[in-house]
Amino acid sequence: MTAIIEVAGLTKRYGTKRGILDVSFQVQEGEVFGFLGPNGAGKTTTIRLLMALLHADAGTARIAGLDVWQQSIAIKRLIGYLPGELSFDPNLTGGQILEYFGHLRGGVDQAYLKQLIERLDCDPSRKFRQYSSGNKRKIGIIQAFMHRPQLLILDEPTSGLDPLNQQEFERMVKEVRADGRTVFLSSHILTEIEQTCNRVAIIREGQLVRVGLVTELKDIKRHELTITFASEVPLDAFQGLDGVEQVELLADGRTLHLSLQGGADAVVKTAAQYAVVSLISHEPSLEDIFLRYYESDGQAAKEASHVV
Ligand SMILES: Nc1ncnc2c1ncn2[C@@H]1O[C@H](COP(=O)(O)OP(=O)(O)OP(=O)(O)O)[C@@H](O)[C@H]1O
Repeated sequence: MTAIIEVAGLTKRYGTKRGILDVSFQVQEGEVFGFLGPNGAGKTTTIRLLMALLHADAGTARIAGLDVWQQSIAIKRLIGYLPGELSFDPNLTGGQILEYFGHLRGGVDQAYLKQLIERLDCDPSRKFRQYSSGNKRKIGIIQAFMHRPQLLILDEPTSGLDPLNQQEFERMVKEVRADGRTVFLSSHILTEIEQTCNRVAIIREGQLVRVGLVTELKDIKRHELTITFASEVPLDAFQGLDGVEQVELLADGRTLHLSLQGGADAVVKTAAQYAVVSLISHEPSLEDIFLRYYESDGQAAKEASHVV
């Protein structure tokens, strides 16, 4: 395998404020690589450095063997880029924006473009300023995919998309991977990275804390279950079950709130012994997940051994 992105010791400060510090990782050709981190962790800063929209204070970044700053024009020919914040001309229609980018790049397969517009259920006849934030995002996604670039760099691509469009986006990413092309995408949602990516780098407070396979994320994965029963249930039936980190009985005496690490099998089987009215599962924010994961020592050191 060949590395298509090589980042070494990349550092960027905003005056005295930290942006990113000594970030190093490699993305191999053909991977779907996730860049996961809570708000303000440094994802956009890293991506803007890759795109030569910012200049690094220290370190190097190369794409397809080319220096991102020195050879940024040659690199842009290889890339489809979705910025975190879109700034297209608000008076152009979605269709005109896509036509503009099509001319800029040349060689866009019009049938593929039409297919992308249909798949994301996008109306290209409306002015950009009239689109909802989700529809603006779709135009951004289509312009990044439409010329079938060798490398897609996508900053929080699914933020604002509804679940059906998120699924369609995941299918589009899978097709890119099946084509042997590469995707680098940022997100602050763990499950999204799990569903889309094969490898992940986790960034926290400007520093990488882990790079590894998505299948190795089990130890940090958390989710929460709220189970309402038809009548009161004994709290101690759920305490100490496999995977249960915390369990709380709400004031009504028949609703349990559980924090789980790993699988929900033991909880679901125990709950099934009582009459269940409803069961709601949700993923805590990455901030909450990290808070719990690091609460024992408060240090990123715990992760250092995972960085490869
Ligand atoms: N132009 C800027 N001037 C000063 N500080 C900045 C600037 N841009 C980013 N920062 C700071 O750099 C740090 C990293 O921000 P960055 O936008 O890269 O994070 P992020 O992981 O992309 O977050 P989000 O998910 O919220 O977009 C933050 O502390 C942020 O406040």
